[in-house]
Amino acid sequence: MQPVHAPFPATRLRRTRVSSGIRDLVQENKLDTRDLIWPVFVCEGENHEEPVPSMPGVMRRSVDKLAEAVSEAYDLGIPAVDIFPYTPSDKRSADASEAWNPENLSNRATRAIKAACPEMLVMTDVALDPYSDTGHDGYVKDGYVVNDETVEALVKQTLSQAEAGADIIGPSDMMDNRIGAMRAALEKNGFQNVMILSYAAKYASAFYGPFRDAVGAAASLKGGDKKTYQMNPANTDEALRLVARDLSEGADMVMIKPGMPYLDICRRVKDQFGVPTFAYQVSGEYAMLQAAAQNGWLDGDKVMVESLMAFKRAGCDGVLTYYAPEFARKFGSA
Ligand SMILES: NCc1[nH]cc(CCC(=O)O)c1CC(=O)O
Repeated sequence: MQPVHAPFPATRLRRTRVSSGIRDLVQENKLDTRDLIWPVFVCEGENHEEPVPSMPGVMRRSVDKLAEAVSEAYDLGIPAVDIFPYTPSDKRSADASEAWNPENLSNRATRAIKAACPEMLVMTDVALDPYSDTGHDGYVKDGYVVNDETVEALVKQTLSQAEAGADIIGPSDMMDNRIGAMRAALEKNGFQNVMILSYAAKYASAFYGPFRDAVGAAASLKGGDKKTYQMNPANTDEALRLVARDLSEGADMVMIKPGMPYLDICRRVKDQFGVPTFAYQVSGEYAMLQAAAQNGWLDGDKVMVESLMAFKRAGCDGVLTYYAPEFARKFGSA
Protein backbone atom coordinates (compact mmCIF):
# COMPACT_ATOMS: atom_id res chain seq x y z
CA MET A 1 0.00 0.00 0.00
CA GLN A 2 1.19 3.49 -0.84
CA PRO A 3 -0.75 6.05 1.17
CA VAL A 4 -1.51 9.12 -0.94
CA HIS A 5 -2.51 12.44 0.58
CA ALA A 6 -2.76 16.06 -0.27
CA PRO A 7 -0.20 18.38 1.31
CA PHE A 8 -0.93 20.15 4.59
CA PRO A 9 -3.33 21.76 5.40
CA ALA A 10 -5.68 19.93 2.99
CA THR A 11 -4.64 16.85 4.83
CA ARG A 12 -4.64 17.05 8.60
CA LEU A 13 -4.36 13.51 9.89
CA ARG A 14 -5.46 14.65 13.35
CA ARG A 15 -9.01 15.33 12.05
CA THR A 16 -9.95 11.66 12.36
CA ARG A 17 -8.66 11.57 15.92
CA VAL A 18 -10.64 14.53 17.20
CA SER A 19 -13.44 12.69 19.05
CA SER A 20 -14.07 9.21 20.34
CA GLY A 21 -16.90 8.78 17.82
CA ILE A 22 -14.68 9.29 14.83
CA ARG A 23 -11.79 7.39 16.44
CA ASP A 24 -14.10 4.39 16.79
CA LEU A 25 -15.36 4.71 13.23
CA VAL A 26 -11.91 4.61 11.70
CA GLN A 27 -10.48 2.01 14.08
CA GLU A 28 -8.86 -0.72 11.98
CA ASN A 29 -8.70 -3.58 14.44
CA LYS A 30 -11.19 -4.79 17.03
CA LEU A 31 -10.63 -7.07 19.94
CA ASP A 32 -13.43 -9.19 21.30
CA THR A 33 -13.82 -11.71 24.10
CA ARG A 34 -14.72 -14.19 21.36
CA ASP A 35 -11.13 -14.01 20.12
CA LEU A 36 -9.71 -15.30 23.39
CA ILE A 37 -8.66 -18.72 24.64
CA TRP A 38 -8.25 -18.92 28.41
CA PRO A 39 -5.40 -21.15 29.70
CA VAL A 40 -6.37 -22.75 33.03
CA PHE A 41 -4.50 -24.77 35.66
CA VAL A 42 -6.06 -27.79 37.32
CA CYS A 43 -4.89 -29.56 40.48
CA GLU A 44 -5.99 -32.46 42.69
CA GLY A 45 -8.47 -32.02 45.54
CA GLU A 46 -12.01 -30.91 46.00
CA ASN A 47 -13.45 -27.49 46.42
CA HIS A 48 -9.89 -26.22 46.29
CA GLU A 49 -8.35 -23.10 44.81
CA GLU A 50 -4.84 -21.81 45.30
CA PRO A 51 -3.14 -18.78 43.79
CA VAL A 52 -0.08 -19.11 41.55
CA PRO A 53 2.27 -16.65 43.27
CA SER A 54 4.22 -15.57 40.18
CA MET A 55 1.00 -14.96 38.21
CA PRO A 56 -1.15 -12.53 40.22
CA GLY A 57 -4.83 -13.22 39.59
CA VAL A 58 -4.24 -16.78 38.30
CA MET A 59 -5.41 -19.81 40.29
CA ARG A 60 -4.92 -23.54 40.27
CA ARG A 61 -8.32 -25.15 40.79
CA SER A 62 -9.57 -28.62 41.61
CA VAL A 63 -11.71 -30.21 38.88
CA ASP A 64 -15.05 -29.20 40.46
CA LYS A 65 -13.97 -25.59 40.98
CA LEU A 66 -12.53 -25.44 37.50
CA ALA A 67 -15.79 -26.58 35.94
CA GLU A 68 -17.58 -23.77 37.81
CA ALA A 69 -15.04 -21.15 36.77
CA VAL A 70 -15.20 -22.31 33.16
CA SER A 71 -19.00 -22.10 33.11
CA GLU A 72 -18.74 -18.52 34.36
CA ALA A 73 -16.18 -17.81 31.65
CA TYR A 74 -18.56 -19.17 29.04
CA ASP A 75 -21.28 -16.87 30.30
CA LEU A 76 -18.83 -14.00 29.86
CA GLY A 77 -18.45 -14.96 26.19
CA ILE A 78 -15.12 -16.80 26.31
CA PRO A 79 -15.33 -19.52 23.65
CA ALA A 80 -12.43 -21.80 24.60
CA VAL A 81 -10.21 -22.91 27.47
CA ASP A 82 -6.84 -24.65 27.40
CA ILE A 83 -6.20 -27.10 30.25
CA PHE A 84 -2.85 -27.49 32.03
CA PRO A 85 -2.54 -30.00 34.88
CA TYR A 86 -0.46 -29.67 38.04
CA THR A 87 0.42 -33.34 38.32
CA PRO A 88 1.31 -34.60 41.83
CA SER A 89 4.99 -35.58 41.99
CA ASP A 90 4.24 -39.26 42.68
CA LYS A 91 2.55 -39.43 39.27
CA ARG A 92 5.56 -38.07 37.37
CA SER A 93 7.73 -40.85 36.01
CA ALA A 94 10.42 -41.79 33.48
CA ASP A 95 7.86 -43.13 30.98
CA ALA A 96 5.38 -40.28 31.69
CA SER A 97 2.56 -42.81 31.31
CA GLU A 98 0.23 -40.66 33.39
CA ALA A 99 0.01 -38.53 30.22
CA TRP A 100 -2.35 -41.05 28.60
CA ASN A 101 -4.14 -42.29 31.72
CA PRO A 102 -7.86 -41.80 30.98
CA GLU A 103 -8.25 -40.75 34.62
CA ASN A 104 -5.47 -38.18 34.69
CA LEU A 105 -6.24 -34.65 35.85
CA SER A 106 -6.47 -33.16 32.39
CA ASN A 107 -8.93 -35.81 31.17
CA ARG A 108 -11.06 -35.53 34.30
CA ALA A 109 -11.12 -31.77 33.86
CA THR A 110 -12.15 -32.12 30.20
CA ARG A 111 -15.06 -34.37 31.11
CA ALA A 112 -16.17 -32.14 33.98
CA ILE A 113 -16.08 -29.04 31.79
CA LYS A 114 -18.00 -30.76 29.00
CA ALA A 115 -20.60 -31.93 31.51
CA ALA A 116 -21.00 -28.48 33.06
CA CYS A 117 -20.75 -26.47 29.86
CA PRO A 118 -21.01 -28.56 26.67
CA GLU A 119 -20.61 -25.60 24.31
CA MET A 120 -17.26 -24.53 25.73
CA LEU A 121 -14.42 -25.55 23.40
CA VAL A 122 -11.85 -27.55 25.30
CA MET A 123 -8.24 -27.42 24.19
CA THR A 124 -5.65 -29.71 25.75
CA ASP A 125 -1.88 -29.58 25.85
CA VAL A 126 0.20 -32.34 24.30
CA ALA A 127 3.70 -32.58 25.78
CA LEU A 128 5.21 -34.77 28.47
CA ASP A 129 6.53 -32.08 30.81
CA PRO A 130 3.73 -32.24 33.43
CA TYR A 131 4.24 -36.03 33.64
CA SER A 132 7.95 -36.66 33.08
CA ASP A 133 10.50 -36.85 35.88
CA THR A 134 12.85 -34.59 33.90
CA GLY A 135 10.51 -31.65 33.23
CA HIS A 136 11.19 -32.09 29.51
CA ASP A 137 8.48 -32.34 26.87
CA GLY A 138 9.89 -35.65 25.63
CA TYR A 139 11.96 -38.66 26.67
CA VAL A 140 15.59 -37.98 27.53
CA LYS A 141 18.29 -40.42 26.45
CA ASP A 142 21.96 -39.67 27.09
CA GLY A 143 21.06 -36.07 27.82
CA TYR A 144 19.17 -35.59 24.53
CA VAL A 145 15.40 -35.32 24.09
CA VAL A 146 14.73 -38.10 21.57
CA ASN A 147 12.23 -37.43 18.82
CA ASP A 148 10.62 -40.57 17.48
CA GLU A 149 9.98 -42.40 20.78
CA THR A 150 8.54 -39.16 22.14
CA VAL A 151 6.14 -38.86 19.20
CA GLU A 152 4.78 -42.34 19.94
CA ALA A 153 4.00 -41.25 23.50
CA LEU A 154 2.46 -37.99 22.29
CA VAL A 155 0.11 -39.89 20.00
CA LYS A 156 -1.13 -41.95 22.97
CA GLN A 157 -1.62 -38.74 24.94
CA THR A 158 -3.52 -37.18 22.03
CA LEU A 159 -5.91 -40.10 21.71
CA SER A 160 -6.63 -40.16 25.43
CA GLN A 161 -7.45 -36.43 25.30
CA ALA A 162 -9.73 -36.89 22.28
CA GLU A 163 -11.40 -39.82 24.02
CA ALA A 164 -12.08 -37.58 27.03
CA GLY A 165 -13.82 -35.06 24.78
CA ALA A 166 -11.20 -32.48 23.80
CA ASP A 167 -12.19 -30.37 20.78
CA ILE A 168 -8.77 -28.92 20.05
CA ILE A 169 -5.44 -30.68 20.53
CA GLY A 170 -2.55 -28.33 21.29
CA PRO A 171 0.81 -29.97 20.70
CA SER A 172 3.33 -27.75 22.50
CA ASP A 173 6.21 -30.23 22.37
CA MET A 174 8.07 -29.14 19.17
CA MET A 175 9.04 -32.67 18.11
CA ASP A 176 9.37 -33.33 14.37
CA ASN A 177 6.56 -35.23 12.61
CA ARG A 178 4.16 -35.13 15.55
CA ILE A 179 1.34 -33.37 13.71
CA GLY A 180 1.24 -35.99 10.96
CA ALA A 181 1.34 -38.83 13.46
CA MET A 182 -1.44 -37.30 15.57
CA ARG A 183 -3.61 -36.49 12.59
CA ALA A 184 -3.33 -40.05 11.27
CA ALA A 185 -4.18 -41.52 14.67
CA LEU A 186 -7.17 -39.19 15.11
CA GLU A 187 -8.53 -40.14 11.66
CA LYS A 188 -8.04 -43.81 12.30
CA ASN A 189 -9.85 -43.69 15.61
CA GLY A 190 -12.94 -41.81 14.50
CA PHE A 191 -11.95 -38.31 15.64
CA GLN A 192 -12.24 -36.66 12.22
CA ASN A 193 -13.42 -33.34 13.64
CA VAL A 194 -10.92 -33.02 16.45
CA MET A 195 -8.81 -30.00 15.55
CA ILE A 196 -5.10 -29.52 15.93
CA LEU A 197 -3.84 -26.08 16.91
CA SER A 198 -0.15 -26.56 16.42
CA TYR A 199 2.38 -24.72 18.53
CA ALA A 200 4.23 -24.36 15.23
CA ALA A 201 6.66 -21.60 16.13
CA LYS A 202 7.49 -22.08 19.77
CA TYR A 203 10.65 -20.42 20.97
CA ALA A 204 13.03 -21.54 23.72
CA SER A 205 11.99 -18.59 25.85
CA ALA A 206 12.71 -17.37 29.35
CA PHE A 207 9.16 -16.00 29.44
CA TYR A 208 7.76 -19.43 30.40
CA GLY A 209 9.20 -19.24 33.92
CA PRO A 210 6.00 -18.60 35.90
CA PHE A 211 4.15 -21.30 33.94
CA ARG A 212 6.76 -23.88 34.92
CA ASP A 213 6.07 -22.95 38.56
CA ALA A 214 2.33 -23.19 37.95
CA VAL A 215 2.50 -26.77 36.62
CA GLY A 216 5.34 -27.79 38.94
CA ALA A 217 7.80 -28.56 36.13
CA ALA A 218 10.46 -26.04 37.14
CA ALA A 219 11.86 -28.24 39.90
CA SER A 220 12.29 -31.28 37.64
CA LEU A 221 13.88 -29.23 34.87
CA LYS A 222 16.59 -28.14 37.34
CA GLY A 223 17.53 -25.02 35.46
CA GLY A 224 17.86 -26.90 32.16
CA ASP A 225 16.64 -25.46 28.88
CA LYS A 226 14.69 -26.75 25.87
CA LYS A 227 16.95 -25.41 23.15
CA THR A 228 17.34 -28.70 21.27
CA TYR A 229 13.66 -28.71 20.40
CA GLN A 230 12.23 -25.23 20.88
CA MET A 231 13.32 -22.48 18.47
CA ASN A 232 16.20 -20.06 18.70
CA PRO A 233 14.74 -16.60 19.46
CA ALA A 234 17.04 -15.15 16.80
CA ASN A 235 15.26 -16.91 13.89
CA THR A 236 12.32 -15.97 11.68
CA ASP A 237 12.64 -17.92 8.41
CA GLU A 238 12.71 -21.11 10.43
CA ALA A 239 9.29 -20.21 11.88
CA LEU A 240 7.85 -20.11 8.36
CA ARG A 241 9.32 -23.51 7.58
CA LEU A 242 7.78 -24.93 10.75
CA VAL A 243 4.36 -23.48 9.98
CA ALA A 244 4.49 -24.80 6.40
CA ARG A 245 5.55 -28.21 7.66
CA ASP A 246 2.81 -28.41 10.32
CA LEU A 247 0.13 -27.32 7.84
CA SER A 248 1.30 -29.93 5.37
CA GLU A 249 0.93 -32.56 8.09
CA GLY A 250 -2.65 -31.61 8.92
CA ALA A 251 -2.66 -28.77 11.46
CA ASP A 252 -5.92 -26.78 11.30
CA MET A 253 -4.56 -23.70 13.02
CA VAL A 254 -1.13 -22.48 14.06
CA MET A 255 0.31 -20.64 17.01
CA ILE A 256 3.27 -18.40 17.70
CA LYS A 257 4.64 -18.44 21.22
CA PRO A 258 5.55 -16.32 23.19
CA GLY A 259 3.45 -13.43 21.91
CA MET A 260 4.52 -9.86 22.53
CA PRO A 261 8.23 -10.30 21.75
CA TYR A 262 7.33 -12.21 18.54
CA LEU A 263 4.74 -10.02 16.82
CA ASP A 264 6.93 -9.90 13.71
CA ILE A 265 6.52 -13.66 13.40
CA CYS A 266 2.73 -13.38 13.76
CA ARG A 267 2.61 -10.88 10.92
CA ARG A 268 4.87 -12.92 8.63
CA VAL A 269 2.92 -16.12 9.28
CA LYS A 270 -0.45 -14.49 8.65
CA ASP A 271 0.74 -12.78 5.46
CA GLN A 272 2.43 -15.87 4.11
CA PHE A 273 -0.14 -18.55 4.87
CA GLY A 274 -3.50 -16.89 5.55
CA VAL A 275 -4.52 -19.62 7.97
CA PRO A 276 -6.12 -19.23 11.43
CA THR A 277 -3.23 -17.80 13.42
CA PHE A 278 -2.98 -17.52 17.19
CA ALA A 279 -0.45 -16.10 19.59
CA TYR A 280 0.11 -17.17 23.17
CA GLN A 281 0.63 -14.26 25.55
CA VAL A 282 2.62 -16.42 27.93
CA SER A 283 2.99 -16.50 31.68
CA GLY A 284 6.04 -14.23 31.81
CA GLU A 285 4.40 -11.56 29.67
CA TYR A 286 1.37 -11.64 31.94
CA ALA A 287 3.51 -11.66 35.08
CA MET A 288 5.54 -8.63 34.12
CA LEU A 289 2.50 -6.54 33.26
CA GLN A 290 0.70 -7.59 36.44
CA ALA A 291 3.76 -6.97 38.60
CA ALA A 292 4.18 -3.46 37.21
CA ALA A 293 0.47 -2.78 37.66
CA GLN A 294 0.59 -4.00 41.27
CA ASN A 295 3.40 -1.57 41.93
CA GLY A 296 1.43 1.26 40.42
CA TRP A 297 4.02 1.63 37.65
CA LEU A 298 1.59 0.85 34.84
CA ASP A 299 -2.16 1.15 34.46
CA GLY A 300 -3.11 -2.54 34.53
CA ASP A 301 -6.36 -2.28 32.58
CA LYS A 302 -4.88 -0.13 29.87
CA VAL A 303 -1.82 -2.29 29.28
CA MET A 304 -4.04 -5.38 29.23
CA VAL A 305 -6.13 -3.97 26.39
CA GLU A 306 -3.17 -2.47 24.54
CA SER A 307 -1.14 -5.66 24.75
CA LEU A 308 -4.04 -7.78 23.49
CA MET A 309 -4.86 -5.35 20.69
CA ALA A 310 -1.27 -5.68 19.49
CA PHE A 311 -1.96 -9.29 18.52
CA LYS A 312 -4.92 -8.33 16.37
CA ARG A 313 -2.85 -5.63 14.70
CA ALA A 314 -0.12 -8.19 14.00
CA GLY A 315 -2.66 -10.32 12.14
CA CYS A 316 -3.69 -12.86 14.77
CA ASP A 317 -7.22 -14.23 14.71
CA GLY A 318 -7.09 -14.97 18.40
CA VAL A 319 -4.97 -14.94 21.54
CA LEU A 320 -4.33 -17.36 24.36
CA THR A 321 -4.21 -15.15 27.43
CA TYR A 322 -4.50 -15.40 31.20
CA TYR A 323 -6.32 -12.07 31.00
CA ALA A 324 -9.32 -13.63 29.24
CA PRO A 325 -11.84 -13.47 32.14
CA GLU A 326 -10.65 -10.06 33.31
CA PHE A 327 -10.87 -8.61 29.81
CA ALA A 328 -14.30 -10.18 29.32
CA ARG A 329 -15.62 -8.81 32.62
CA LYS A 330 -14.23 -5.30 32.30
CA PHE A 331 -14.47 -4.68 28.55
CA GLY A 332 -16.10 -7.46 26.52
CA SER A 333 -14.76 -5.83 23.42
CA ALA A 334 -12.41 -3.01 22.52
N1 LIG B 1 5.01 -27.90 26.90
C1 LIG B 1 4.83 -27.11 27.95
C2 LIG B 1 4.26 -25.77 27.82
N2 LIG B 1 3.00 -25.51 27.35
C3 LIG B 1 2.79 -24.14 27.52
C4 LIG B 1 3.93 -23.57 28.08
C5 LIG B 1 4.18 -22.14 28.47
C6 LIG B 1 2.99 -21.32 28.74
C7 LIG B 1 3.26 -20.07 29.48
O1 LIG B 1 4.41 -19.71 29.81
O2 LIG B 1 2.27 -19.38 29.77
C8 LIG B 1 4.87 -24.59 28.24
C9 LIG B 1 6.19 -24.35 28.89
C10 LIG B 1 7.42 -24.86 28.30
O3 LIG B 1 7.52 -25.13 27.09
O4 LIG B 1 8.37 -25.00 29.07
